[in-house]
Amino acid sequence: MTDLVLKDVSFSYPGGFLAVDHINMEIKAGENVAIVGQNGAGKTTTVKMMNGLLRPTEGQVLIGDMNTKDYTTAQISKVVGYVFQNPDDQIFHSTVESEVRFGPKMMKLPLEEENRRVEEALKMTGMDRYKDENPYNLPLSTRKFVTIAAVIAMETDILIFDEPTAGQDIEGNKRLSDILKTLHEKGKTVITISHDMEFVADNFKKVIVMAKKKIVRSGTPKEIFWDYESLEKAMLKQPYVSRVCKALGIEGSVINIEDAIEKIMSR
Ligand SMILES: Nc1ncnc2c1ncn2[C@@H]1O[C@H](COP(=O)(O)OP(=O)(O)OP(=O)(O)O)[C@@H](O)[C@H]1O
Repeated sequence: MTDLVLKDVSFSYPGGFLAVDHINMEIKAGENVAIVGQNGAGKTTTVKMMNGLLRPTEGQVLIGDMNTKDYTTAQISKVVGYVFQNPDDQIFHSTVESEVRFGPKMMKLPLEEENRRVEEALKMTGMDRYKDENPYNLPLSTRKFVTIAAVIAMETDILIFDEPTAGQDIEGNKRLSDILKTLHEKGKTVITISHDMEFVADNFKKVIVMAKKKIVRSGTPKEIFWDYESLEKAMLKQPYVSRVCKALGIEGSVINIEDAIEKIMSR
């Protein structure tokens, strides 16, 4: 099992723009973590350092006993899978199946194992019904699931999803929740960037809040979504149900419908 540690990490883009400023993070193997924060806070830059797409300009990124500075991106991608924010940055095959097969094929696995991974990933994401389609004939929200399937098929210990909820409808969000649950049951570490606070409240046990290149706070969703100071710093809103409860004078700890019902019934 692989823990992920960021030690005093900073990143400046070529040209000198500082995007991440001395952050520390520890994500234990098997944790399900959401990273939230305003646009430009440094979330994508941070997760790209976790799979070697970017290297810290200061500090260290440790994946288990690997320090990313000593490994190639190809080596790191066998341990940390990354689903791009924009699926079109990732897709380059002409069928859904060949896109999903590419990763396991590159790992030179026995054909039987390759087939098992492809079938399982297609099924888990609901992409089996589109396996012979050209991904570019599918809507963007579906293409996102193609890229998720491609990363799942790699069977990495750690998976990173960058804005998977963007552009998804209720059914897409439900499918994402089911995928997160299945991956969690398999013991995978999942790190997800999301702007959808309802989705975060419903699906994650730990939330890391970023604002202005730094980490403002990390904690459980119940801690984060009732910490007005952190929410304000990161320009985030509470989930809708928390705001309604606050307006009704029901303060503290409500982050979803189940909590609200419990609080209201006990009054
Ligand atoms: N290639 C690049 N060159 C220079 N600056 C960049 C580059 N990519 C991102 N930035 C800048 O770095 C900052 C952090 O960007 P990043 O994408 O990490 O933020 P984010 O929190 O993921 O935002 P969003 O929610 O909008 O995706 C932003 O100000 C962005 O403009």
